[in-house]
Amino acid sequence: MTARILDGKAFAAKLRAQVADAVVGLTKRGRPAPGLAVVLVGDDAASQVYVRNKVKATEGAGMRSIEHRLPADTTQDALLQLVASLNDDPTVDGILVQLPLPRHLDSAPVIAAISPAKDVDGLTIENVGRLAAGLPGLVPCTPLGCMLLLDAALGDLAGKRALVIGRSALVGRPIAQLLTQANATVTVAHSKTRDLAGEARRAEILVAAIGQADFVRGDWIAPGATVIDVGINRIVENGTARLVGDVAYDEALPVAGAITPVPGGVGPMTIACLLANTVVAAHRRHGDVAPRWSLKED
Ligand SMILES: NC(=O)C1=CN([C@@H]2O[C@H](COP(=O)(O)OP(=O)(O)OC[C@H]3O[C@@H](n4cnc5c(N)ncnc54)[C@H](OP(=O)(O)O)[C@@H]3O)[C@@H](O)[C@H]2O)C=CC1
Ligand SMILES: Nc1nc(=O)c2c([nH]1)NC[C@@H]1CN(c3ccc(C(=O)N[C@@H](CCC(=O)O)C(=O)O)cc3)C=[N+]21
Repeated sequence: MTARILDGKAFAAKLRAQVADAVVGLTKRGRPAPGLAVVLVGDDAASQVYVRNKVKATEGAGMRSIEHRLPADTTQDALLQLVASLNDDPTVDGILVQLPLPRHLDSAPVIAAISPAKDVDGLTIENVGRLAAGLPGLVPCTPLGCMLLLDAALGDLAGKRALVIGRSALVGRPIAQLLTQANATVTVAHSKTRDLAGEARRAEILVAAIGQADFVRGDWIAPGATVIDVGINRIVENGTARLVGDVAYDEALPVAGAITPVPGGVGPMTIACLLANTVVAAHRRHGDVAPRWSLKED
């Protein structure tokens, strides 16, 4: 047996096409093209990849991309002022501040300064609370992308045993919440979890969001399980750098039922969901009914 490869690139292209259609719909109603502002402070490597891919995708979907690259020694005040000006800018529908920030900056007040209506990363207390309460808001992009992939791969998740490894505010936690809302039975594992391999072997859905190359081994995976590998790790082998996930892909392939590759899995979905969230924010700002996204076969 070999796992079905969940082609995140292809699914993301499908989602971007739905986003582009929604943008056309907005402009037909006389609304301006949605604008997405990204703020990058310093030169975090993972963030550079993200920003580069994001700018291309934004323009490809007929949207406006606004980029603010600030030097690594930017002050907290300057960053807060920039966020305030983006909040007030009527041409900006979505604001994303790349994390992590350089060490001398405190991310919490910066996130808190983002208008919840423009918070396309879903990190403000308002949107975190809305997700926890099951109210409509803006959901973090990577978790949203994982759910769209799971929906396309498995359909109904009711009663399925899911393990999420990782509990970060950006990835692990919101994924666990969305899985719970989808009626899966969810376990959240982290660095203090005992017998992680044993927990993993019980999971019909395994989401790895750890940040350690090839951490999840093939013999941790239940036969037929659906594996969503969120990790983006840059490793250097024989002098050449490449990206690998948190799951030992070659070991997982003969065991899993379905798996996302790295690259080409969750990463492209994150970008497509960032555009999708921006379009949702634009609809709500104009008082229009926001579109719903689905990647299921028609
Ligand atoms: N594909 C995409 O679009 C995206 C990918 N990423 C990637 O996903 C990965 C995770 O990102 P993020 O959530 O931001 O990372 P964080 O570092 O914020 O969180 C990592 C989580 O993994 C847990 N963890 C770390 N080591 C272990 C271990 N040995 N055993 C069990 N759990 C462990 C931590 O546990 P504890 O809480 O106990 O410390 C923590 O909850 C990274 O590789 C990142 O680059 C991130 C965003 C988007
Ligand atoms: N506030 C904030 N929100 C984030 O969501 C966020 C962040 N900060 N900081 C950095 C991480 C990392 N991240 C990536 C998203 C997509 C790819 C991506 O497009 N990956 C592709 C391409 C890789 C390549 O081009 O080599 C892939 O996996 O196939 C990578 C990395 C989002 N993050």
